[in-house]
Amino acid sequence: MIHYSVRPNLSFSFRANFEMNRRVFRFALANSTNSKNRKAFSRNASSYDIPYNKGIPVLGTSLAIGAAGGAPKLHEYVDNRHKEFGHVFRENMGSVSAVFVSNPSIIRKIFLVEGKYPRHFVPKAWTLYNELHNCKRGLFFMEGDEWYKWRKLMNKYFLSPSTLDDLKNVHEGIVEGFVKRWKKFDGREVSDMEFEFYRHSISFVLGSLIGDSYLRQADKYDNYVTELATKFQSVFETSSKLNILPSVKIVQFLRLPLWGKFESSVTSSLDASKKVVSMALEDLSKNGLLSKLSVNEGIPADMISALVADLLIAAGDTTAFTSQWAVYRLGRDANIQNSARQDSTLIRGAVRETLRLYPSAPFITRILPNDETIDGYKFNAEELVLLSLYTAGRNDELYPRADLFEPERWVKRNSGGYAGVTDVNGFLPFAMGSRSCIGARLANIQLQTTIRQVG
Ligand code: HEM
Repeated sequence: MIHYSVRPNLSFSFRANFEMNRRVFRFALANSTNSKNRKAFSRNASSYDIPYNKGIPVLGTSLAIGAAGGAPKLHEYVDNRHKEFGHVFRENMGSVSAVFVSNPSIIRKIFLVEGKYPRHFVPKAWTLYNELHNCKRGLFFMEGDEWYKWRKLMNKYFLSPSTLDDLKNVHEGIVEGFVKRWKKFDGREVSDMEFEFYRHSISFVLGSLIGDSYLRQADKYDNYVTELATKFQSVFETSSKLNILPSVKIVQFLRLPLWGKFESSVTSSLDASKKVVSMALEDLSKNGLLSKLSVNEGIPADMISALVADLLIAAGDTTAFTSQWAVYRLGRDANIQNSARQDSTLIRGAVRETLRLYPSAPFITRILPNDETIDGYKFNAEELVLLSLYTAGRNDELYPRADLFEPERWVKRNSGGYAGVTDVNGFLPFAMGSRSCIGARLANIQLQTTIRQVG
């Protein structure tokens, strides 16, 4: 048994990293909000004006957001606005206006009207980088037919339980390696837990891509995994600072150091991942996902490189932060930890509780193709909609005693539903529909296998 000696490298302000879509904002969850005073959901809907938090001319509410702690605290700021205005409100944040939604039924309905080619918000710094470097990127950055084509092809493997089952030994082996490394810390503080989990997440995806032969060559890839983790971290640090500025374009135009740092960190991340992909293509095993893409589907190497780079980037921080939170929460409560050790359904429950309370994507964005009226609220075509998963996850009406970490609430009742969840509709940590997370199954396998073995 390993004793969790958890002291996050950011003291108690543990971070979960996210963007307006996935990773623009870093946020501290130290003083998580309670869920009292939330507005009730039930309404006699016919047609409603969405409450509008207009703010002041030109700047909108950007000063208020800044005063509340800025982007790193946006989830808390928005949570408070939901308490004030209800579960749907529109806000003019200065450079962008958006509708925020925390009602689980409306959240689901938004996904149902997102169209064949769902569109999401891509942070400006990334689009600018891609334009300036004429850079081919992976799924997250694609749109329309191009996105649809590659996504459909990758779904076949990434979302197939039997394909992922074939990787069971690889997954177990990677987690064993991680635990062995972790054991060196037994009884001592883990000096940079975030980085350890980051490495683990990258290694997990790389192993899934390569298959069996990854385990035999883990040492060969070890330094590359460390290199990728370091570089990806630097990308997120610089991009999160850039993406909260009113104009990334001006920062780039003036060649300010922050842009230079971001640009060089993205370039070196993409170069490093290209290098790893070309090595991986030489080491393919039949059960690896890369062999399916390259051999079965005949995808050319440059496209594989673009797709894989973004898989690695997408996997790194999301799963790392979730693991960190899960281990921290389990480490805080010996009773929960002991129960989970004896009952694998509680491990799944612990993962769900972590994703509910600390969603690494606290907002999911959609840009709807058409005007829509949903539960009486009018949403405009082309307007940015932000689905507030953080707020939905902490609502007492959906999760009694929402602020408590209770893995057993996810135990299935014989009569249907879950023991401690009133409405599961708002639980969408990986989004929903055709543009939901392609790594969701892999992430769940990694999180559950890791927690089981670490505990
Ligand atoms: C706890 C872990 C994770 C969480 C919470 C998470 C969450 C999400 C969410 C919410 C989206 C949808 C974004 C949108 O609709 O705009 C997404 C997309 C995506 N995720 Fe994940 N993710 C996780 C792990 C992973 C992993 C392990 C991978 C890679 C193996 C991955 C790869 C991707 C990619 C490539 C997309 C873009 C898909 C597309 O646009 O079609 N994610 N993720």
